[in-house]
Amino acid sequence: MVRDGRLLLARRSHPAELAGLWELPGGKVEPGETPAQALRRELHEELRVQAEVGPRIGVDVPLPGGKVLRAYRAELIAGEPVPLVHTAIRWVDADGLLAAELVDNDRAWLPDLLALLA
Ligand SMILES: Nc1nc2c([nH]c(=O)n2[C@H]2C[C@H](O)[C@@H](COP(=O)(O)OP(=O)(O)OP(=O)(O)O)O2)c(=O)[nH]1
Repeated sequence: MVRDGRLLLARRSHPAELAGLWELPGGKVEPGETPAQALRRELHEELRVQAEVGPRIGVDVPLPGGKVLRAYRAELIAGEPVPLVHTAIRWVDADGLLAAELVDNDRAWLPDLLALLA
């Protein structure tokens, strides 16, 4: 999710091997939802914000078990994010993103995320 040329990163609280690493807020698509609906719901559940979901970003990242991770550009429309399920959030510019310790699965998106912030 972006606002004013910055990207929101959220720090995972669990599981132990990912705790402390940074990810893009989001979550799983539930039955009957489109990916955009799921992302809007997750951003509200996790951060209490309203967001507008735009185009896909980057490649699909396959996860063990057959699911795939897919990223979308979302724009913060209303609300000030509060980390309800993460241990912290922060807005980063390109330098901040490059310096962040991301979860491994998100690293493939780095060039695409940097392009968003350029
Ligand atoms: N939301 C999100 N999940 C990611 C990212 N990168 C990444 O590997 N994942 C993984 C972690 C989870 O296995 C899966 C979806 O995460 P989630 O937030 O819906 O679920 P979770 O694992 O935190 O919680 P649970 O309901 O499975 O216990 O994708 C990312 O950038 N954002």
